[in-house]
Amino acid sequence: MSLVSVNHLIKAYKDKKAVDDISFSLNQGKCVALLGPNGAGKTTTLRMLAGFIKPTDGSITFNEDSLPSDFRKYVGYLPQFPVFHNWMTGKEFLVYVGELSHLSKGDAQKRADELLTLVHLSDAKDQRIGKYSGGMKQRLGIAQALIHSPKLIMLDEPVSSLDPIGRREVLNLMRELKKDATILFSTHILNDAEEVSEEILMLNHGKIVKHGAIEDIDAVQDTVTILLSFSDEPKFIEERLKEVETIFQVTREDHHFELSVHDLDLARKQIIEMVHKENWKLNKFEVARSTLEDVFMKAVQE
Ligand SMILES: Nc1ncnc2c1ncn2[C@@H]1O[C@H](COP(=O)(O)OP(=O)(O)OP(=O)(O)O)[C@@H](O)[C@H]1O
Repeated sequence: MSLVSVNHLIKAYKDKKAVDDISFSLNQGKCVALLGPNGAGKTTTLRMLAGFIKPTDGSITFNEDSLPSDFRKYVGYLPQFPVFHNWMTGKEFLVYVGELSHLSKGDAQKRADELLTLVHLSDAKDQRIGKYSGGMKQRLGIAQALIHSPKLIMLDEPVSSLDPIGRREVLNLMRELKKDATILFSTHILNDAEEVSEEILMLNHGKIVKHGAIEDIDAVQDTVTILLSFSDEPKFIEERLKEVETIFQVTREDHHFELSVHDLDLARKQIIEMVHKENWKLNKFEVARSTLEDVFMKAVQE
């Protein structure tokens, strides 16, 4: 079920469109990675969805609630560079944020304890935030974003600045959170997107250049690469492979071949039949799946 729909959203600064007519919807219970190079429009998109900045044009609809409603009740937001009061303890900070969200002191304390457990900071709740590691600070920032139990959690580059340990802590937490909420997080690190998200939304120059399920990424590529190697005379094999109509490109380095094909199933059948008929010694047959990086590079270069 769709949680939020974005229709023809535009944000212009003077004559530059930071976000240029984007439309998409987010389904409940999904973790979606907002990917794009620097300046692609990721932060601007998140800030519009969080209700911090007004779109120049277009609409955002949460369930049935359209602009100019206050979205903030639906969304939790962790900015790219969260600011903490380092002299406060983790718990004091969350109680303070809870009170800012109009919880009573008692409810804010209860909610702070729940969230500290959720983000695995209970043991450090009475430590000053200034003593927290980068990963702990990010987890506290995520707890802050969850204070009012939002349906959509938006995280702007939540792991980009962390060391491998902090990154692992935060990615694990995101994996837990997506059981109960929808997560939209921006990143320019493709591995992070592959690790925790089911869907990707790729932006470049303010426009959506790809949107889909991670497992469909191969399908959006219209060509597949097959890697072969043989022990037999390669020149002869190369000539024969070029005759196979499903193979539209053959490149060779010594005994190793790289074939580009459109129809993988048919190409595989034809190649295997030829190998069998010619009695070639096939040492390797590998289908090289396109990675998210391939798709990203192709999308941003188009
Ligand atoms: N307040 C502003 N005034 C003018 N231009 C802006 C403003 N905010 C963003 N921009 C411009 O809009 C474009 C998109 O910026 P945005 O911060 O959304 O990109 P991003 O994808 O989040 O990039 P990064 O990965 O570097 O954070 C950039 O060219 C940026 O310079």
